[in-house]
Amino acid sequence: MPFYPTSIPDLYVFEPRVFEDERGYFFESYSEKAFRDIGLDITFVQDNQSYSKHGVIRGLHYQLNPHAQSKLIRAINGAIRDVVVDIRTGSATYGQTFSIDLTADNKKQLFVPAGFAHGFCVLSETATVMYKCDAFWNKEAEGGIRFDDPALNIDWGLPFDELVLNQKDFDLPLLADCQNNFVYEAKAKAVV
Ligand SMILES: Cc1cn([C@H]2C[C@H](O)[C@@H](COP(=O)(O)OP(=O)(O)O[C@H]3O[C@@H](C)C(=O)[C@@H](O)[C@H]3O)O2)c(=O)[nH]c1=O
Repeated sequence: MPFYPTSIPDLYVFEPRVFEDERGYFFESYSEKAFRDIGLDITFVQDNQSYSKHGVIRGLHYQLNPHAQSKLIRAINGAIRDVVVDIRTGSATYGQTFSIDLTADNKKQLFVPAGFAHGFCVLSETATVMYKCDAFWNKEAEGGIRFDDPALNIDWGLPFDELVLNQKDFDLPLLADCQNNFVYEAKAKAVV
């Protein structure tokens, strides 16, 4: 199962090998062995699924330690612009963002280690997103960063007037106003 490094250490794009035949296609959407093969010892404990309409942004969200989550994210219907921000204190790429379009067609997945804020925007009419997490949801540990933080300058892939957020996400602070909360260390190092 091919993992590709990104511009940010420990953040990987996963592109499964797809077997097509006259019936349709088959692919392994997750393999613990594939993670082990690149030296990542991750135990996923929670699977999430959300459905959203065009223009919806969910994010940017994180959980503070000891509840920080690594995530493996994919779209099983439609297309999303998936965005992460490195919030690992002391990281050489602290504050840097990485964006990728994950679609039901391209079947790409993003592996996001603990210590990142994560969000996505629905580019298609609707999208269903599935992601695995290696720590349980914990309401008290939740935090977030504003989608339009000028310091991040994120291109969500749609005109501003098409973006839809709930009040909770509109009220999130800028990265500079919450960074004192962050205490993260990479849980595992891959050897891709
Ligand atoms: C995230 C989460 C939410 N919930 C509940 C709380 C709330 O009543 C309802 C909707 O929650 P939210 O509004 O936080 O859902 P949402 O905005 O989709 O939150 C998610 O956004 C993406 C970008 C992530 O990366 C996730 O980690 C998560 O933060 O679901 C759970 O029961 N378990 C969970 O793991």
